[in-house]
Amino acid sequence: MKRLYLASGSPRRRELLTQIGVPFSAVSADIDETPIDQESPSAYVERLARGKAEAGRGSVVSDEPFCVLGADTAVVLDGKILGKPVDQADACAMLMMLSGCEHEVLTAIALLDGERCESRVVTSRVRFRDISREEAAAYWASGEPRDKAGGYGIQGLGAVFVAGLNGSYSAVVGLPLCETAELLGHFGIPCWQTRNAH
Ligand SMILES: Cc1cn([C@H]2C[C@H](O)[C@@H](COP(=O)(O)OP(=O)(O)OP(=O)(O)O)O2)c(=O)[nH]c1=O
Repeated sequence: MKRLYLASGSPRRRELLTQIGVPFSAVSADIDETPIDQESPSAYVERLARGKAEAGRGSVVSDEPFCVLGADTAVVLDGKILGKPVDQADACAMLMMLSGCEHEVLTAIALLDGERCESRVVTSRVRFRDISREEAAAYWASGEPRDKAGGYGIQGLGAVFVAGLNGSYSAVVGLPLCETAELLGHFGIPCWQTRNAH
C-alpha cells in the first residue's frame, strides 16, 4: 500500500484524517494563495488544493511509491471569497457581513501520486443567526477567528452563530471525509486502518 502524506499545516485537517483511521505523515504546503482575476471560487479552491498537493510532493523524500493529499477551504458570500481575517476590524467586518444570512463554504481536496491527480470540490451552505458588534469583538478576543477562512470555526466557539448547515460538516471544518475516503479508495488507500472507538 502507498504511504500517504497530508500537505497541510492545519491541525483540523490532521485531526479529521486521523478520525477516519488513515495513517499519514504531515508535510508543509506553503503556496501563494492569491486569487487570479475572474477566477470562480470553485476553480480557486481546486487550484489551491492541487497546488498544495504538488508543493507537498516536492518536500517528500522517499524511494517508495506515495500519495499526497492537499485541501483548501474558502468562505463565499454572494460569490465573493472571504479569506482569513488580517486584523480585528477585518474579522468583525466579515462577521457583520455573515450575520443573519446564508453563505457557502467550499472545500477542495486533491490527491496525487506519481502518475495522476484527482480532485473534488464540496459545497456546503451555512446559515448564521444575527450577530451583534459586541459579540463579534468578543469572538475576536477569543483568538479563534485568526487562522480561519471567513473568520470563524464551526467546530469551536463559532458554533453558537450557526443556525443551520446544509452539506458536509467535516468539509466546513476543512476536510470532507466522505469524499476524501472515496478518493483515497481510488488510489488503493483504505480507511479504518486504525480504529479508535470512542
Ligand atoms: C469555515 C471554517 C474554516 N476553518 C479553517 C479550515 C482551514 O484550516 C482554514 C482555511 O484555510 P486554508 O487555506 O484552507 O488552510 P490552512 O492555511 O489553515 O492550512 P493548509 O493550507 O496548510 O492546509 O479555515 C475551520 O477550522 N472551521 C471553519 O468553520
